[in-house]
Amino acid sequence: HQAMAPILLESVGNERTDYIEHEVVHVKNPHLDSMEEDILYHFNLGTKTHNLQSMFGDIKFVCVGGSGNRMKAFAQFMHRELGLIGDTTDIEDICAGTDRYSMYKVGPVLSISHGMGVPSISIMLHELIKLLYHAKCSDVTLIRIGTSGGVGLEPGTVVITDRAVDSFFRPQFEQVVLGKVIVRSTELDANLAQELLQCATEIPNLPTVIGNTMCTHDFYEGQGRLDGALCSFSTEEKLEYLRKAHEAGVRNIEMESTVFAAMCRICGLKAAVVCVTLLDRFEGDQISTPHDVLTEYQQRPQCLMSHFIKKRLGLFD
Ligand SMILES: O=P(O)(O)O[C@@H]1C[C@H](O)[C@@H](CO)O1
Ligand SMILES: O=c1cc[nH]c(=O)[nH]1
Repeated sequence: HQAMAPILLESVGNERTDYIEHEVVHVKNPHLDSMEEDILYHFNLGTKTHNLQSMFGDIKFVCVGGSGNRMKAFAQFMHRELGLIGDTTDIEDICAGTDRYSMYKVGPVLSISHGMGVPSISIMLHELIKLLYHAKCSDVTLIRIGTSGGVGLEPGTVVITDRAVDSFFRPQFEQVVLGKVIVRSTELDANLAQELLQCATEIPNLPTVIGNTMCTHDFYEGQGRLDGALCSFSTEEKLEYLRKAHEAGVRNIEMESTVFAAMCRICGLKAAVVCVTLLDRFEGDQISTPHDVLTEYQQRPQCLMSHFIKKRLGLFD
């Protein structure tokens, strides 16, 4: 499927054994240290204009999701759940100076939007990881809370990603760098996934499974949909692909998990992907569920996150 043979570059930061003990955030870029200033352009933040350590040094949980409004609602929800003082309407968008991403901080929780698809989340992650590095953060857990299409699951089921796989069901992310394909592992933290699954069992009415998540570069043809402006395959071919995906352990499809998993892994961030399914792709392609039901579905990963964070902070003791 590709013109160039992929190469696995262990020498440019795919090894992670050197920082496991300390769990500090790493950047894998020797050029950064010689820069006098680092401007996080899409966040409208910088190392000279902002004291990143005092602004973000206490961050322990970073939750990311596609939409700015959802991540604002999540920040307000967490503010209430953590019993923080002040009004939720006062929570400000730290990235208000740019309209690329939205960012909200509530205690040790950072909530950020990443837009749709691999290029958008990848830009956000470069700047987020540098932000956490400049802020000298340690023991940070990063979780994507998103939406997805289910593969053989009841709509509304939450999927905690076991392996993030590409459109060929391979647990890897390919990035073209200087005209060469670099392949990076998308392994996620298995203990964190189990911890999240345990949390889900402690919340009523939160159907949750662990399964593989397929990350595609398109919502329509790329996910085998028959309802895009273009469609180059039959209904039977679509179902055959979904059956193969299901056999490979895929339980949901979204558009960010592979690059998210790959970048977090290399930079020493414990990471998980928790996405609710909006529909069962064996049953259809259009998302026709009423708005209020979709809103409730989107709150499910947020409820799981709140339970997980409160448990980690010892707030249930
Ligand atoms: O986190 P969200 O719900 O934005 O992620 C999924 C994957 C795509 O970005 C988008 C497609 O509707 O939803
Ligand atoms: O089917 C779906 C639903 C949400 N997000 C996706 O990427 N696909």
